[in-house]
Amino acid sequence: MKLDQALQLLVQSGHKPPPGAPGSVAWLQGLIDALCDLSSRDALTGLANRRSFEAALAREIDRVARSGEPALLLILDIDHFKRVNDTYGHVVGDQVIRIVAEGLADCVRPMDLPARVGGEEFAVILPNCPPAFGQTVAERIRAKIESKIISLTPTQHLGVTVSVGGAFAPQWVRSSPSLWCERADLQLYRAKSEGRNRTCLEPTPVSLVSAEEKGLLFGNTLSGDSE
Ligand SMILES: Nc1nc2c(ncn2[C@@H]2O[C@H](COP(=O)(O)OP(=O)(O)OP(=O)(O)O)[C@@H](O)[C@H]2O)c(=O)[nH]1
Repeated sequence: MKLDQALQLLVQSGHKPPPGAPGSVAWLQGLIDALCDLSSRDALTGLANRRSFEAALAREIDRVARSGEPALLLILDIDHFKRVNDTYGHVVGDQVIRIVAEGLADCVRPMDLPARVGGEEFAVILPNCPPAFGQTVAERIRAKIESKIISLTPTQHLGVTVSVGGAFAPQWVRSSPSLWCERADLQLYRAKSEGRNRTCLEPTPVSLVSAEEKGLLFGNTLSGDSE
C-alpha cells in the first residue's frame, strides 16, 4: 500500500493524520501505530475485532498458566436479533449492535478486553477476576444492556437483551483458546436454552481438566490415558 493511500484510509476511518512532518520518522511511526490500531478494531463498534481478541485470549491463557491468577471469559449474544433486523431493517440492527457494544464497554475495567467476535456476538476477557465476582460482573453487563432504551423515533422505542455464557481459564494448566471458548459457548447455549436474557457461568472455577488439556500439559504420553 502506498503512503498516501494509507493516510487516506486512516482519515476516512476517523483517525487524525499522524503528527510531525510528512515523511519524518515520527510521522511514519504515527502512521504505523494508527494502522495497527485500525486493523485491531471492529469498524462498526470500535471494539477489539476477532483477530485481536484471539491474540489476547492466547496471551491470557499463558499468563494464567504461569501466574495462577483467575481469568474469566464471557461470551454474549443478542437475543432474537434476527427479529430486530427483520422488523426494523439492518440500519437499526447495526445501531443496536453499536449500543450493545457501548453498554458492554461501560461495564468493564480498563484491563478487560471487550470484543465483537461475530455479527451479534461479543466476548470479554477479564484478567484477574476472582471466581466469586464472575457472576456479579456477568449480571451487571446483562442488566446494563437490558436497561438501554433505543429511540428509533421520538415515539418509537426498542429494547434488547443478551444471553451471557462464561468460563474461567483453568489455573496452572496450559489450555487452548478454543477449549476455553468452547466452555464459555456451552454456557451461552445453556443461557439461550433456559430462556435467554440470563447469565450462565460454569458452576465451579475449572479444576476439572479435560483429556485434551492433559495432553497440552503432559505432552502426548498421556493421550491414551483413560483417567
Ligand atoms: N444488522 C446486522 N445484522 C447482522 C450482522 N451480523 C449478523 N447479523 C444478523 O444477525 C442475525 C442472527 O440471527 P440468529 O443467529 O438466527 O440468532 P437470533 O435471532 O439472535 O436468535 P438467538 O441468538 O437464538 O436469540 C441474522 O439475521 C444475521 O443476518 C450485522 O453486522 N449487522
